[in-house]
Amino acid sequence: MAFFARPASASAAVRIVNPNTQNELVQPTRKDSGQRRCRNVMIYGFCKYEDKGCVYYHPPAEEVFSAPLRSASPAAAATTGTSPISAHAVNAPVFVPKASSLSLASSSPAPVNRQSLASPTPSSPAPPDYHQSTEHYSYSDSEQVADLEPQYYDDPQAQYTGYSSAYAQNMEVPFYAGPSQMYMSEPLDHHLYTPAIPSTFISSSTGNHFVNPSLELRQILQERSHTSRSSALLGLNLPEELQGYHTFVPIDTVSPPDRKKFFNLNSVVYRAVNSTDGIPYVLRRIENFRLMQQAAFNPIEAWSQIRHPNIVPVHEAFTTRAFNDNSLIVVYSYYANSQTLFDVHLKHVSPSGYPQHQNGGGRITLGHSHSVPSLTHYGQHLPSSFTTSQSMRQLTPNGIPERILWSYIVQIASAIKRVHEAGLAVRTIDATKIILTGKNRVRIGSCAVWDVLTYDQHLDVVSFQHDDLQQFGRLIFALCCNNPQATTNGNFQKSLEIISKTYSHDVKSIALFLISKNHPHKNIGTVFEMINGKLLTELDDALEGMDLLENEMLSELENARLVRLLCKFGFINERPEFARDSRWSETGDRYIIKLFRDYVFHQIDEHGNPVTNMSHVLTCLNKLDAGTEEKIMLIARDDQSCLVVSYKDIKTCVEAAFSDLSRASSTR
Ligand SMILES: Nc1ncnc2c1ncn2[C@@H]1O[C@H](COP(=O)(O)OP(=O)(O)OP(=O)(O)O)[C@@H](O)[C@H]1O
Repeated sequence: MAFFARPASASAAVRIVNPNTQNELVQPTRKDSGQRRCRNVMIYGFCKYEDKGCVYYHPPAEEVFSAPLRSASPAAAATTGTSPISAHAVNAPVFVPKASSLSLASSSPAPVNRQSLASPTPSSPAPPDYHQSTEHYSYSDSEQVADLEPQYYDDPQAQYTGYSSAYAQNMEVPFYAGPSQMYMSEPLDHHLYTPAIPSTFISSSTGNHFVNPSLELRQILQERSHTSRSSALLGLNLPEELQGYHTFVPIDTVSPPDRKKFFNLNSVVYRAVNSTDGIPYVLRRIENFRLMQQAAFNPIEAWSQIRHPNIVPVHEAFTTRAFNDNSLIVVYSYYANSQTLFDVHLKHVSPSGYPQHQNGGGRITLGHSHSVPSLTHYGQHLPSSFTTSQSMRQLTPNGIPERILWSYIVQIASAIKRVHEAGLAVRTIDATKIILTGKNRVRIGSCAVWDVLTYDQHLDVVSFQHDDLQQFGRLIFALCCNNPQATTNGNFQKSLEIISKTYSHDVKSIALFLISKNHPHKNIGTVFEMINGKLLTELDDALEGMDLLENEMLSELENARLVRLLCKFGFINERPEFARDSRWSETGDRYIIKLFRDYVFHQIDEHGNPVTNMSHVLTCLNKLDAGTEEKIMLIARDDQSCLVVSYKDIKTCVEAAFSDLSRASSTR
């Protein structure tokens, strides 16, 4: 038989004490035990070990009875508990408080009510049996209240640091349980509530290279979720259902003469939900393209095997006439609110104020059908000149910061390596086809389309792989010079100058190596030899980002189970059909649920005002969900009776009531 005692230090470790060990009953663990009032005296008015070695202070009887029974704060409450609780309390009948030595001593005339007295309990109680009785719970040898660690006498908030700062803050608010009662908060067991990782364990508590600070991160995720559920404008004449996909929404809204192009073919990108798994996907439609042979889909099979953190996964492809033409559709994973590198780094703002593609033959993108995060969301603190006119920006050193550039280089190189090793070529290393899906996280998209489109041309993969590296080099030039045409139109020399002046020698070397033609050792392996000095930085930042994300997850871990529990409460509490059910009356076994609801949600302060202490609610619900042995005293609304029950018992009642309801609803 064991029970949990308050941790001896600020750590979350819980010491398990065997209450049957006589020695431990009297072993002090703190130097000042002699000055500390014996807990038994406070609870029972006397200590049976007073003359048998108990080292705590045993005040004279008059002092005991004149001690205040409650204070205005939880801290005081911890030292002025008033009600007797026995280990067998749960089996005991309803307790009707009588004038006891403690209540006599109370300075307040108000009766005992709604007290939270969470006493450690040594036993696993038998099922509750609640009958009216006036029996007083006496202290027996087996109860071992004196087993409480000396630390138990302390302010419950003072030592335990296992709460997240938000909750800790909340718990400092003075909490009143009732006119003559105090709310005493038990420390949470670590398996009930997981504290946030202290910031000292994380090198950056304000976000890192890959992860936004907590607040921003939550907002970004909310926005993504919102975008994923947004619907299309009416009148777009989109198919209702196509090959198992429904709810089509165009991702970019473009004016008709400025149709989006997949290089030289008209292309539209939709989001649609798959009926099988309910997940949104991206469907890239190549308009007016007639596929002549089924074998053209062979590359899709090869691409669908490729899983890499920097490649947008390819799922399937099909042809359709649902858009009143012959269209090719390739399906990809969907990353809500992602933006192309072109949009983030190279798109220029025209004097009219509309964003304008530079290399798209004057096409104008009017906007997104979904909300697009501001650029700072992904950590791109762009130079102010980003909003200046195109002519002013020609070949000016407004490229991206070198740290971000290296991050892109490493990620894209890693993706290329994976594809080349699979015997394929990417063929879409282009700022308009690489999407930014998170803070400094890039993914190469639109893979496989070229392979399907040119299936019958039997082209040489090695030369395409060589092209990939050259495209990669051009992309680096474009990003450094903030100009998509940095390597064409006679801009090359000027661009090189800009890179030499603005970036490190390593950037210049890799850019020149990639863009070079006919280099004898030009392959992705050599690229990695050149950039291996940068890999560790990426790895460190990625791992740090993982720590941050895990930390974020921890703070949300309990949500689901609490919501489930609250739903159950909602189902079973105050049902009109239970009004005449004897099980819910004061003598019924379900009465406990009513009282518990009052205990959790309907506490009042000493002035009778409602107490809305969230941490009290969360603590209670977590303990209920875990079904701990810890006991609490539930007091009837008329203050005339109370029950001492464990969370385990309450959980049993809640489960039983809910399963009754579920059974009834399923047999209908
Ligand atoms: N897998 C994806 N998940 C979410 N959004 C995507 C995905 N792939 C592309 N997008 C978005 O779809 C939009 C259109 O993509 P597209 O590749 O057509 O870019 P583009 O800039 O219009 O290029 P182009 O000018 O060649 O048509 C872009 O805003 C892009 O962010």
